[in-house]
Amino acid sequence: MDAWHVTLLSMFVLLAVSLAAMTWLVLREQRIRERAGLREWTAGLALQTLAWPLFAVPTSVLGGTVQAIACALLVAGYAAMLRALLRSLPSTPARTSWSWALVYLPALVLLLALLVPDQGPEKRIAMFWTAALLTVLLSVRAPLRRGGRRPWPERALVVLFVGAALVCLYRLAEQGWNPQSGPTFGAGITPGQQMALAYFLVAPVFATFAFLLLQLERQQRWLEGLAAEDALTGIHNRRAFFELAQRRLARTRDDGLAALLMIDVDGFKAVNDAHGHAAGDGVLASVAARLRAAMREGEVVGRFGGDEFCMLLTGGGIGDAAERADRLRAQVAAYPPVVDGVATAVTLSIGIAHVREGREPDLDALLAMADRRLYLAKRAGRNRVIDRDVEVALPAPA
Ligand SMILES: Nc1nc2c(ncn2[C@@H]2O[C@H](COP(=O)(O)OP(=O)(O)OP(=O)(O)O)[C@@H](O)[C@H]2O)c(=O)[nH]1
Repeated sequence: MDAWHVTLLSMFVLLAVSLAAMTWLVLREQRIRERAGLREWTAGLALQTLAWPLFAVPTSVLGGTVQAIACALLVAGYAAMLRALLRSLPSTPARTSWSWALVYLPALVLLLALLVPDQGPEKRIAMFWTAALLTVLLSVRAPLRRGGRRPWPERALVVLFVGAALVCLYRLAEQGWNPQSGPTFGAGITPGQQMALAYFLVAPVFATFAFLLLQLERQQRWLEGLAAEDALTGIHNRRAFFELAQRRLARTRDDGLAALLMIDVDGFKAVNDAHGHAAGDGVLASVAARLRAAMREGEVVGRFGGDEFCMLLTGGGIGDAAERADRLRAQVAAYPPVVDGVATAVTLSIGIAHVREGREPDLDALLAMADRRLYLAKRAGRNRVIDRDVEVALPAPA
């Protein structure tokens, strides 16, 4: 081992350790809760830290077994980092399928292939770069397969992966036309070796930045989701409903078709009184789930507070707003939420405000109108839908 080798191996070890420390510090400092891929990322850096010093063991020791293990660990380390990066992409579902483990296959095959005795160093080097290339190609297929416009982190990763694939390809080609028996420093280092060294020293730093940014972005989305969500029912809370409904209304200005539903649960207090607060919570969650199920693309539903909900219906199907509201009401009346195995007596009262064509949609005015009609529905005896200002006859006393 000459001084160059020692310097280089130490540099790679130092790089992996400092990147791991940086990841840990940032994630700890930011109290990141959504740690998609963190375990694999750490494992990747650990495998590299383990692999680089093993290259210092001479090939003559144990018939090159140590070198074979080092090569496989290194490729597996890169595979783990690539997988972690892909898992932290916003477009990746939380649960990833087993086919992702394919990324580790080249490292395993490489290990078995390198353990075959009596192979020349040129052949081993070619096998290493082939395994590295396959690892990158198997990883990049996931973001490439997805069509449509990709978000920026995904595009940056594709560039990073394609760069790695090109470096591997170039080294393989170079190895084919001018077989080398490992890096000889000074004047002897080939352009492909220079490129590979530079790329694999710089790319992990970029990859770490990308990984950390993706984690922070995930955390940000998680916090935004928390702030916008009603903790009990999982639908939008009052503030988020207002914000979203304002935006949707601004977009419906062209066709002017929208309707706001103000929905209140009838007889809810009785559930709380008879079965307790937890049972009441269950009823609210059940009503929210039904409202969500009735929603169409682009519509908004939220909990206004207590047992009151809001829905903004938009788009072409709006002509049937009253019909849809009545279907909801009828469904809850026919199949009310169940508590302790017994059907409750809750129903829905609904007030509707329509945005008429040509009129400027104003959310506050719509809310006031829907609320007034909800009050009319309550006064008229509950379990009904009212979508115009009408004189209501008070129900006959029971
Ligand atoms: N379990 C539970 N109860 C709640 C929650 N928020 C408000 N409440 C209760 O919901 C009840 C709402 O009262 P009302 O609107 O008078 O109930 P109601 O029996 O449906 O009466 P009407 O609306 O006039 O038909 C109150 O008793 C509140 O304490 C909640 O998050 N969970």
